Amino acid sequence: MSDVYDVAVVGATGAVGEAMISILEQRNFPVGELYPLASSRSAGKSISFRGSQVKVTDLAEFDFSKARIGLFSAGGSISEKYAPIAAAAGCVVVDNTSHFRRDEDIPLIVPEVNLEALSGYTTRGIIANPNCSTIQMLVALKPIYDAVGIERINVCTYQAVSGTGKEAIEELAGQTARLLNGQEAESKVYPKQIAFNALPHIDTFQDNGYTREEMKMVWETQKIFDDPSIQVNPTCVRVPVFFGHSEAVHIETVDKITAEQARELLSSAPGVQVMDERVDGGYPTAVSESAGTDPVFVGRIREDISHPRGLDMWVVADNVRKGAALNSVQIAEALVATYLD
Ligand SMILES: NC(=O)C1=CN([C@@H]2O[C@H](COP(=O)(O)OP(=O)(O)OC[C@H]3O[C@@H](n4cnc5c(N)ncnc54)[C@H](OP(=O)(O)O)[C@@H]3O)[C@@H](O)[C@H]2O)C=CC1
Ligand SMILES: N[C@@H](CC(=O)OP(=O)(O)O)C(=O)O
Repeated sequence: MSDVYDVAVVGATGAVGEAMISILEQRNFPVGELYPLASSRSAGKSISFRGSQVKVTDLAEFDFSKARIGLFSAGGSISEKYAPIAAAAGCVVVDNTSHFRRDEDIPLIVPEVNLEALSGYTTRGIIANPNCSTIQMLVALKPIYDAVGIERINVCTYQAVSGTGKEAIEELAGQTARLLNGQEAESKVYPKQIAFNALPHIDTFQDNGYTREEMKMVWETQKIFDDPSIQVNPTCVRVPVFFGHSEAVHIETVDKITAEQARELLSSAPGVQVMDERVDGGYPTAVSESAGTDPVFVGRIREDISHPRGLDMWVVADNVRKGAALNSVQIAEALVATYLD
């Protein structure tokens, strides 16, 4: 293991890229040189890192042999083109987009869940970071899956606009301000007004009537748990929250587990914080607990009164941190701890 690693952040000016850079700094990741990369629109701008100003470089002009690790979050088509170029130059890629996630020879990693699969990265030099909604759900379900097995997951998500990126954050803020001032709200990012509303639509519609965001929760859960038999039935909903995805998760286990046993397992699970008091406010929410923090919060743990092996819970996490940037940096930490010279 070397002392420091030169790190390229692709999409450094975006919601996820900015969080990656601040998390690298907060966690004291051993960064040698930091290379913030974005489009030609942002080239020359400065970003702040460890008290210094670092210039943003145009991705199209960057020589990836200068970096040992590349954290990518600039969209699927950018990763499709540049991740293989980076990997061929010796820069190990941690890719936040969905582009490579289903490829069999690309590991899809949630460090608290399936770190053992990371060793497979050497085939292509690329590691995929899962979908945000999937990550937080699986961090919460892993201890239960290991203890009693899970046959089926029914999940409804309540996803923050930051999952769509900076333009969507501005759209929610702008629409809210306009509506509160008695003006009309214009929708550009979303197909319908997002302020004071809930849209049962994230990503593109598929032939089976589910959206791609919903199908990612199915495909990625099966891959990460290495269990093609696990059934997942998601409905993904965009809500007018800036940061923090919430999920109502209903599972059917193989063997019965009580709410008390589940609470105890979750209390010592890595990355999980249980907040489950049956009193007013004794549960986690996106704004009050998760936004800007690292844990996956779990509350409302109870046995399903409609199923003998059913368990319900409420799972909340910061989608930009644990759902994207933090998970990527944790993967990079595991890489340098075990695999990189
Ligand atoms: N794991 C997950 O669930 C998540 C994954 N993501 C992935 O990360 C991507 C970025 O998300 P987010 O940060 O929210 O989006 P933003 O819209 O906030 O930021 C997009 C970033 O990509 C850069 N970019 C866009 N086009 C190019 C280009 N042609 N060349 C180089 N850089 C480019 C932008 O640079 P510029 O400022 O120059 O335009 C900006 O830095 C998403 O598209 C998605 O694929 C995002 C959220 C969660
Ligand atoms: N779809 C997520 C963010 C995202 O970009 O996900 P993915 O990387 O799976 O496309 C959201 O909108 O909240």
